[in-house]
Amino acid sequence: MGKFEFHVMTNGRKQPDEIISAASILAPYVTCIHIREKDRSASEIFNLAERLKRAGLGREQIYINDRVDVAVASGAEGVHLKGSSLDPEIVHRYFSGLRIGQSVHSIDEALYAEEKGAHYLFYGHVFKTGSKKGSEPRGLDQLREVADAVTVPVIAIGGVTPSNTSELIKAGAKGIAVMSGIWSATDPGLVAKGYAEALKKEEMSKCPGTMM
Ligand SMILES: Cc1ncc(COP(=O)(O)OP(=O)(O)O)c(N)n1
Ligand SMILES: Cc1nc(C(=O)O)sc1CCOP(=O)(O)O
Ligand SMILES: [Mg+2]
Repeated sequence: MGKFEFHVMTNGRKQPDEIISAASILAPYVTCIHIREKDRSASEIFNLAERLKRAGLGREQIYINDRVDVAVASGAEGVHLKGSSLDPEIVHRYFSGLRIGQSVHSIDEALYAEEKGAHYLFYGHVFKTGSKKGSEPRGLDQLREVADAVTVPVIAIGGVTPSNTSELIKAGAKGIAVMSGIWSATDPGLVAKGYAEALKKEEMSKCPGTMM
């Protein structure tokens, strides 16, 4: 896997069969897939994680949104915490072994999450996106300020496309997180390849001597 992370989140609108068949195609290109299914039960999310493993994803490629219990039970690599989730400090203390991600929307939230043990942050939404209607995007300058303020990797989220990926990395993001860019595509595999290539290009421009 490359220097920059590529996270894909499910959007709560696909049937399990669709998620599984797309995920097996996405697997070679992505760092991980987040099961972000707010309306599904714990057992449904657990079953999805089991099916992702059977479809060929490594445990290190499976992240569970919010449900720390399901993340532990399924052997997922990570749990991604949103604003209303358990505090990262609690997750750190009682569920050691998980990689802990936290969504943040300001420098103060970022500093707090880092101090309390988050291993990486999502910062957004950086660009305008239909997935977060009704609130203004935070933009590249604020992304840069957050990335400069913490030592943990900051992953940019919100309106990320293959063509704006370069700007996000140049602003200090250590990766990207994508929802509609993948799930609205007629060919999610082809689009995922485009994101992965955009990240690889940034990696090569930072380390020009490195072999692909
Ligand atoms: C300022 C602000 N607060 C909360 C949210 C909700 O988002 P989040 O906690 O990231 O959870 P998701 O619904 O996005 O999974 C927000 N977007 N902005
Ligand atoms: C789920 C989510 N959280 C955000 C945040 O800023 O916390 S932005 C976002 C939506 C990302 O979707 P898309 O790739 O379709 O823009
Ligand atoms: Mg969010």
